Amino acid sequence: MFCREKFGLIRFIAEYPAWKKLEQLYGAQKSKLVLKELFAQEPERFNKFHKEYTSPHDPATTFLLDYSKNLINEEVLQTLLSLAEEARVEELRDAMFSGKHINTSEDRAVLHVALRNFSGWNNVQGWSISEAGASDVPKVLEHIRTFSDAVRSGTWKGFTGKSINTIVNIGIGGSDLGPVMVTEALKPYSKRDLNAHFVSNIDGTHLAETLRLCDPETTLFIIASKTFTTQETITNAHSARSWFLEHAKDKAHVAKHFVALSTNTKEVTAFGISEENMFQFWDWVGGRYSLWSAIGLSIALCIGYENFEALLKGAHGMDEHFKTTPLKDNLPVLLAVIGIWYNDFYGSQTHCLLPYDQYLHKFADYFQQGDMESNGKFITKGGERVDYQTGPIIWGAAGTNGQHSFYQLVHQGTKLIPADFIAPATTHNPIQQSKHHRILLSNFFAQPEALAFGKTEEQVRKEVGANASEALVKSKVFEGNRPSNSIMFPLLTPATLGALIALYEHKIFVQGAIWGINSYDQMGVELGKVLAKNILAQLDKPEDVKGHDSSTTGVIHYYQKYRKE
Ligand SMILES: O=P(O)(O)OC[C@H]1O[C@@H](O)[C@H](O)[C@@H](O)[C@@H]1O
Repeated sequence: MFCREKFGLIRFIAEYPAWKKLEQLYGAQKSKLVLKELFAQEPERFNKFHKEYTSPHDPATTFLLDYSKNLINEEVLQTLLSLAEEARVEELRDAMFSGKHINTSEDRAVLHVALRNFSGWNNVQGWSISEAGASDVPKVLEHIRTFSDAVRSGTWKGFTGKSINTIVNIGIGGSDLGPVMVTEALKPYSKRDLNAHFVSNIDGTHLAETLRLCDPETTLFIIASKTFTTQETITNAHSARSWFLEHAKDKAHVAKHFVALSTNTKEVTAFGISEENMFQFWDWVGGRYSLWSAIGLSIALCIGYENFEALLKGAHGMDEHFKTTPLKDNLPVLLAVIGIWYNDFYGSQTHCLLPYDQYLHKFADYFQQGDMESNGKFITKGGERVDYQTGPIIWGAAGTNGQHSFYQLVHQGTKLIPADFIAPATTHNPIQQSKHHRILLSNFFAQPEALAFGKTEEQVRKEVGANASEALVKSKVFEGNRPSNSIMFPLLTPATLGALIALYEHKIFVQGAIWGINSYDQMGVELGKVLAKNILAQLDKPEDVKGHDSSTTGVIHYYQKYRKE
């Protein structure tokens, strides 16, 4: 079993010399870390604090990371990087890549990187992946290829001999959010005559409204669940099967219309899906890191296997970058340590993801699970209660929509909200000779500038004139000095998306490693599930409602007044 102590890591973060130094730097330099002044002192600051990434495998997979609009100077950044060094991020990273059981509470390896390891499935650059199933990855990819080809080409027929024109992925959490985000992001590559729906919520409305759009003769249900025991997914799957059988009548037809993506062969076959219609993955793939596995079947169905593979290869390029690049040039590491600067020293509670690309409108939702389920933890791997902040609240929306709702608070609120602005230089939809895209990008460029440099009282006075009230003048001041990263790439392709997702996955890894927490379990989702199970059994009669506080009892009793079958 891997454990932090084995690597000689200290138990308390404040014992790291770099942590102590960062506390001093924050105290001594905070007032000097003013973006307007930093850029004035050093007009070429961009040159110092930006990087261009190019995939080691494909020169077309490239992006710019500009991190110059952060409240850092060289000394701060150097000290943040020393923190990563002292926390032995590189050793921990190598432990992950080599299949050590870094998910200590569940005694599991964390090998989503092995799912996209096209350089050699079992061994590359010292990653020696021996975990059970790793050598089966190509087999499952081949299964995904042949199945998605058959469905897309129309050779896979439904029970009346018609081809499939609708897929419904039934899954939740990691078995839903990744496929939803990626199929939305890569819509330009999708087969437009194949409708894709995603049902996640146990609320019957989700399934009912989806089934209204489906024809049982031409619909394929993909039951996506790592454990195949998740209440929402299994309930939705059973209801979908009942709906299907109302039309198809014969249980033998289920084989043509239901497939499963799971690690749990026993439960899948118990549900009535045969092993040949099951796409396998393994317990070393975390749910929120599983879109690269069989969970990505709906992605391959929508965009075609070749594009799915390009997505994986894009991520693999970023894995190699993360694995081999020195900390100071390592993009996930840079994003991670800068995030720690705000989270742990400035006291920022949140981090905002702002893609200026409608296709990425689910990006923040996806990384809400990716980041918050990974790093939202108050206990270290060693079992101590942290006395520092861990994972930030992740939120965001696609630009420019956010500008017309919550940006007011980001610009003039009382909270410091670090943000990542993300945009493609060119669009898949260059309508009006890319007029829309130029307007979109003008906002993508303007917002970080406005956040960083603001507008002074003096500037406001000049604009509003001498007769304006003091209150009006003050309300129009933008203090500025609000930090952001900008990420820009030529076009949103499958490979670029793969690289971007892997960039954030590894950022999350680095932050978790520095905070000393286990980023790969999710104990915090369990208590509510257990209580709900208990309450479900008490819902029928008021006299059954026992063992709760008066508030919970009161609300359940209110429900029972209106309850209907
Ligand atoms: O894929 P499964 O086993 O149905 O799990 C779905 C989700 O279930 C949730 O309870 C977990 O918090 C998520 O991490 C997981 O992705």
